[in-house]
Amino acid sequence: MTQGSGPTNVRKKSEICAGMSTDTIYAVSSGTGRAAIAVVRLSGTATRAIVKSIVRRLPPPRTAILATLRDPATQADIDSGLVLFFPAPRSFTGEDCAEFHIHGGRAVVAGLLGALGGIDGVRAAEPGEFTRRALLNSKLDLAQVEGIGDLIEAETEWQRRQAMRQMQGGLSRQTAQWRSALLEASALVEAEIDFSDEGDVPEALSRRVSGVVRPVHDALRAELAAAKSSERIREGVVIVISGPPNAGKSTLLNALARRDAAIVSHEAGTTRDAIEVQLDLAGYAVTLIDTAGLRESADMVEQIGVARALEKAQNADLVLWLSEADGPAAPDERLGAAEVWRIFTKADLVVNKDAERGLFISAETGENLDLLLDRLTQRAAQLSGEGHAGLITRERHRKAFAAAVDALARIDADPQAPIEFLAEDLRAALFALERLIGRVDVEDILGDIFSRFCIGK
Ligand SMILES: Nc1nc2c(ncn2[C@@H]2O[C@H](COP(=O)(O)OP(=O)(O)OP(=O)(O)O)[C@@H](O)[C@H]2O)c(=O)[nH]1
Ligand SMILES: [K+]
Ligand SMILES: [Mg+2]
Repeated sequence: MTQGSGPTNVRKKSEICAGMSTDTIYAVSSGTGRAAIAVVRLSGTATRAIVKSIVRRLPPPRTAILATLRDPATQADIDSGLVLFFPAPRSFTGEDCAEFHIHGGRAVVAGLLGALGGIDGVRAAEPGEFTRRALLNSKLDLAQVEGIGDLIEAETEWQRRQAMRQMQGGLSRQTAQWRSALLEASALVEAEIDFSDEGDVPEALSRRVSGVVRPVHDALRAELAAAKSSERIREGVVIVISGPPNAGKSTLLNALARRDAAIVSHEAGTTRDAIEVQLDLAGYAVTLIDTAGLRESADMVEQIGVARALEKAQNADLVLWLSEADGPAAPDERLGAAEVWRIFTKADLVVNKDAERGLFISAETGENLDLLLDRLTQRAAQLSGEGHAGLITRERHRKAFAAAVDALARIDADPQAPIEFLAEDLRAALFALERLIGRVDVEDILGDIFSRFCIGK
C-alpha cells in the first residue's frame, strides 16, 4: 500500500502565496553586457505609478509609445525608448506589467535601474521571480514553467522544439486528461465506500474502474518507455572517447569540436581529467567526452583519471574505443558501456587497413572523419527518438510517471482487491499526476527549478 498521499498533503495556492511579497519588481530581461537594445521589465501594483513618474503618461494597454525616460528623483533625462504597459490580468505575470526598451549601453541601463531602485516599494527581482508570479497567478503551470526554462537553455533545434511543446502545455494538457479519467474512477470508488458495507469491490464496479484505469496505465507506461529519448534531447546524447594512452583520443575530440579543447602531445598519459565539449549534430545535442588513456600507472593522479574515464564510459550512451592498428586486440572489459564502436586511429601510418576490424580514421589527413561524423549524427538522432520523443523530459517527470504507474499496476493486477486498497491506489496515482503539474507540493519543487532561472525571467 502507498502511504502519505492523502489530501492532507495537498496545499492550496492561497497558502503558497502567503509567503509572497507584493513588492513591485524590476529587472533587465535582455542579456547582460553591451547591446543595441535592452529590455527592462516591471511587475506589481506600483507599475502604473512608476511608468507615469518616469515617462509622465501611461501608454494605452499593450501599445508601444516612444517617450523620453526621466529619473523621477533628479528630473534628469536617462534615454528615449519604447514603453509598453500590460494591465493585469492580461500580462505575463498576471499583475500590472511594463517594459522599457532602451538603448543597451551599460550606463543607460544602469541609469534606469538606479532610477527604479530609488523608488519606494520597488526592488530588483530574484532569478525567475517574474515566472514564479505567473505560476502563482495561474498564468502557467509547473510543467510550462519548466518548458520556459528549457527554452531559454535550448542550444539545438530539437531542444527548442521540445521545450516549445512543453511551454505550450503539451505535458499539462495530457496530464489533465489522465487526471480527469482517474478522478472519475475515484468518484465511483468513493461512492461505493460511502454507500456499501465493507468488503470486496462488486464486479460491475471493478470492471468500470478497470475500463478507465487500463488505458491511462498503458499511456503512462508508453511515455515511460520513451522517456530516455526525450531526456537525451534535453540533456544531450553522451558519447565518450576511450582507449589506451596516445591512441589519438584528444586529437579526435579537437577535430570534432573544431577547436583545441584538449591538450595533445606525444607523451602517453597527457589527458587526466574528463574533458567535455557540446556538439550540435543536425539539431541533436551531444556531449562528447575525452578521457584519460586506460593503463596501469603508479601515478596517483593518473589512476584517478583512469577511474573517472571508466565511470564516464559506464554512464555513456556510446563509447568510441580508439586504438592504433597494432593496439589492444579488444576494448577494455571494464568499459561496461551500452554500446562500443571500434575505431582505428592514425590511418595515415597504416598500410593494411582491414575494414572488417572497424573504421580507420586519421586526424592528420582527415580520412573518414566525415564518415564518422555522419554515423555519430545518425546514431544521436536514433538515440533521441528522431526528435519524436515523448512528454517526459526530466527526472522529476519520470519519477512522477513511475509513481503513478506503480499505483495503477496494483489496480490492474488485482481489480477485485478490497475497495479501500483500490481507493488508496487511485489517490496515489492522482497525487503523482498532480505533483507533476504542480497542483500539490509546488513549493518543494519550485526552489529547485528557479535556482536555474536567470534574473529577469
Ligand atoms: N600520424 C598521426 N598522428 C596522430 C594522429 N592523431 C593523433 N596523433 C598523434 O598521436 C599523439 C597522441 O595524441 P593524443 O591526441 O594526445 O592522444 P591521446 O589518446 O589523447 O593520449 P592520452 O591523453 O595521453 O591518453 C600526438 O603526438 C598526436 O599528434 C593521426 O591521425 N595521425
Ligand atoms: K598523449
Ligand atoms: Mg588525451
